[in-house]
Amino acid sequence: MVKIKICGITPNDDMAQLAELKPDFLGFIFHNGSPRDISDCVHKIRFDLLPKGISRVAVTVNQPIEAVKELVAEFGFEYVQLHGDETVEYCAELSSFAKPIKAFRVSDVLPANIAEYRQVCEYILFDAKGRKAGGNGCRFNQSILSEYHCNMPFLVGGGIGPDFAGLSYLDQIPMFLGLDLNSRFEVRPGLKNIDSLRSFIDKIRSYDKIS
Ligand SMILES: O=C(O)c1ccccc1NCC(=O)[C@H](O)[C@H](O)COP(=O)(O)O
Repeated sequence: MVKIKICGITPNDDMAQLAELKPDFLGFIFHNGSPRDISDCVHKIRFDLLPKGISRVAVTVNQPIEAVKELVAEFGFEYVQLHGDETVEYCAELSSFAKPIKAFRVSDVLPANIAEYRQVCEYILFDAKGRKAGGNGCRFNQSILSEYHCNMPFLVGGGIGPDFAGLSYLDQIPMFLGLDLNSRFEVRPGLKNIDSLRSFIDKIRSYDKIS
């Protein structure tokens, strides 16, 4: 089954409505400068409305490991998604208290060092290289993923929107895990479009049923 991660949830979003969509992961951004940054308002997030089956992902960029540890302990994040230059050693340390997802920002080639992260990360995320650390809303050349031969499941993000039609291609790649949805499903930065998410997720679930 194709997993769904909805990323960039803020207090503007209705957590009960998001929970009804039954995504596998919800991502929360802790990065100064992002329109989805919740660093200063994380206490307003209604984590209590999230059923257990939806995993919480903290998204960070080059944060000191102790700060990440505090976030995980206080808000119950199961995963931490890393969007900076975090090393294998950093991920190894992180893996003692949360499941690391290392993001690789790509355009036309796969990074040479992905395999080094295999022992210490749960998953990786392929995201589009852009001006910002994430949430750029643009695609990368997904044909490079057919060259991916690492034994570690991966998510695909970067400009995935309601018009996305590449699922049957991705689904043939052995370690493909699921899709990451963000800025192309927003009414405005920091507010998700629930109707648009619902119809896209329905489409993915019906693909799951017939494939
Ligand atoms: O979304 C952000 O603003 C963001 C800022 C800093 C680091 C990571 C960020 N997002 C992480 C994600 O997982 C996004 O979903 C991913 O970059 C894809 O975003 P989009 O291209 O908008 O679909």
